[in-house]
Amino acid sequence: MSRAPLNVLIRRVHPDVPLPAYEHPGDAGADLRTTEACELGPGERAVLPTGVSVALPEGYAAFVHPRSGLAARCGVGLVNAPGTVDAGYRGEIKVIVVNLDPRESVRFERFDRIAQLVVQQVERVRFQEVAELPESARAAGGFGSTGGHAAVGDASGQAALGGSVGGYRYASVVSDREGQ
Ligand SMILES: O=c1ccn([C@H]2C[C@H](O)[C@@H](COP(=O)(O)OP(=O)(O)OP(=O)(O)O)O2)c(=O)[nH]1
Ligand SMILES: [Mg+2]
Repeated sequence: MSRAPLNVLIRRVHPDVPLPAYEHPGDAGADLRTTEACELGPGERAVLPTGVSVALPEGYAAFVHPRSGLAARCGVGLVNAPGTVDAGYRGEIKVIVVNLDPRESVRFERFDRIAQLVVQQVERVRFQEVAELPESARAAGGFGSTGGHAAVGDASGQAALGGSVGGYRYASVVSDREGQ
């Protein structure tokens, strides 16, 4: 037997915007629409209004996720993915879209579905400070410590360990280890 859906109060900020909706039974995200048309050149971003605000119950949050089809077809992502909508937020939900395609512009028309909203229960924790944390199998092994990542090509086209993403250079974990 399926649980009754959680009731979430929603207010239309734009009178004509269709409310967020799940497209299929079992979908985790309800699609959000932009109330403003917008064109983004390569690398450009914009903060788009969705025309709705919500009052989530205490203990819940909503997360603004990208739509995979837009990402795969047009290179559209969300700068802050996933955006976090706090239970206490009553303002209009906004979507920070970015066109990651290096060549093509992308255009959104009014009421296009640009993102999806996933509502989840969230824990509020009490941070209890300690001098030592309990041991674990992973311990302090961080980014890439389990290996298996592809080599990154350098500017000359040769495979190099380490690389750079968006100007942020990172060193290879493998060579870090070898140097120890
Ligand atoms: O994609 C998003 C992310 C956030 N918000 C709204 C709801 C959220 O409750 C509020 C604040 O978001 P966040 O805490 O991520 O931003 P901040 O930069 O930390 O702002 P603040 O200092 O107001 O917390 O902005 C959106 O409308 N869309
Ligand atoms: Mg914040």
